[in-house]
Amino acid sequence: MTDLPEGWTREGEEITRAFRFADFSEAWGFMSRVALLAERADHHPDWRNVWNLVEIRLTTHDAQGLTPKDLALAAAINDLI
Ligand SMILES: C[C@H](O)[C@H](O)[C@H]1CNC2=NC(N)=NC(=O)C2=N1
Repeated sequence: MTDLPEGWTREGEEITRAFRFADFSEAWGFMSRVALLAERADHHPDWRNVWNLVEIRLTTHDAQGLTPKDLALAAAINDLI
């Protein structure tokens, strides 16, 4: 699992990417769109929001490690921006 979607970094059994927006409203709008993707995929992010910053971590808790589901969600998240 070496080919990560653009901008994502592997940290142990997680991949992570930070997204910065103009303001909180833009960040929250992005999070809403990610939430819809996550529900549709039944695959959910570990994430943190501070004003205009959204930090996302993806791993597959059921498998206790990275799976193709993480890469697919990361790619879908990238397509939102
Ligand atoms: C029951 C339900 O399908 C599972 O708990 C799903 C939900 N969302 C999930 N999200 C993530 N990131 N990892 C999981 O293993 C996972 N499992």
